[in-house]
Amino acid sequence: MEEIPVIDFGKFDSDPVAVAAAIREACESIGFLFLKNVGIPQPEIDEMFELGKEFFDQPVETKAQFDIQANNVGYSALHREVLDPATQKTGDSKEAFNFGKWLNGEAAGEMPEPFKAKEDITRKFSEDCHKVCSRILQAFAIALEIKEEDGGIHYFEKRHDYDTPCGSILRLLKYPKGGDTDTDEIVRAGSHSDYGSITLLFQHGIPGLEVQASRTNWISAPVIPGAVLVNIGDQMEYWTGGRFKSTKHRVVFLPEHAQNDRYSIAYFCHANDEVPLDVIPSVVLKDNQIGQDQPIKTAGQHLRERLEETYKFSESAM
Ligand SMILES: O=C(O)CCC(=O)C(=O)O
Ligand SMILES: [Fe+2]
Repeated sequence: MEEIPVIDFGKFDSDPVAVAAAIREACESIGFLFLKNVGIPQPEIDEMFELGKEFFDQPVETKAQFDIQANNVGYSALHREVLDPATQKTGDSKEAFNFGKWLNGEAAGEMPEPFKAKEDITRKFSEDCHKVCSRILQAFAIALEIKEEDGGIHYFEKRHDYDTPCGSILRLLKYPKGGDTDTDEIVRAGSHSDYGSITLLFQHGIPGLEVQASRTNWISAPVIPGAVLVNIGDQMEYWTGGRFKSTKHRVVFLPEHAQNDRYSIAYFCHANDEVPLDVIPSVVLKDNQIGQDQPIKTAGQHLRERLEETYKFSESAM
């Protein structure tokens, strides 16, 4: 059975080629990997989970004042999102709050408490996630042997500039306990691939995520304390002509969810809006992985299409 590999990212500085090779192997097979030692201190992660719990503990009417907007920022209530509309009868059994980037020091939308009072902590966490992604993107450029004249190690990083508009989102998630009593669905977040280039996922004790290894079998993703789960999103799959896999995943009901809330934090890293999703100048790609038939979209266009499918913004009275 396939497993999600665990890679020590703390060795990237001293041995970038070996670490990049291990990452490439994971991206070409399962599309998911655990990274240890990414450089975000555990107390910072724990504090973010604490703030999330405090936010979700508030009455639904308080949270609903910050309802998710067409820019993908704000609160998404229980069952609001439908990640797999083709098969799900009810929406996802989860609630979430999305933060955009802080551009010129300004948050992307109105901030509810307790995040407003702790804006510096929330912002630092989002920026630290972006920095980790930049380093992973450097590893990708090494893994794909992008030549110096094409941008070299900074090829992807340059297309994910923090100060340029893009769809990157920091998302806090809560899967409330006992949430299966009102539904006979086994899935609590529908099967989907992520829309961006890479996703970081921080879990917090309670498992539930499943990954479609080899595009057929569902395998459980463990919770590994101190390791961040990283997965490839659609943009990276486009750029590599399918060589790096944007693998479907979902969250299922487990017996322990009856008694325990499940929390997770995702950072969806997206390329800047105007970046085309064309095939990259990598000597590693074989001819058959270059030149897709579909018209080339930009990162921003792709995101808008995918969000429309899951939220149907244009059909609701927003
Ligand atoms: O909560 C999780 O474990 C996964 C969430 C996820 O896949 C997503 O929000 O895209
Ligand atoms: Fe996801």
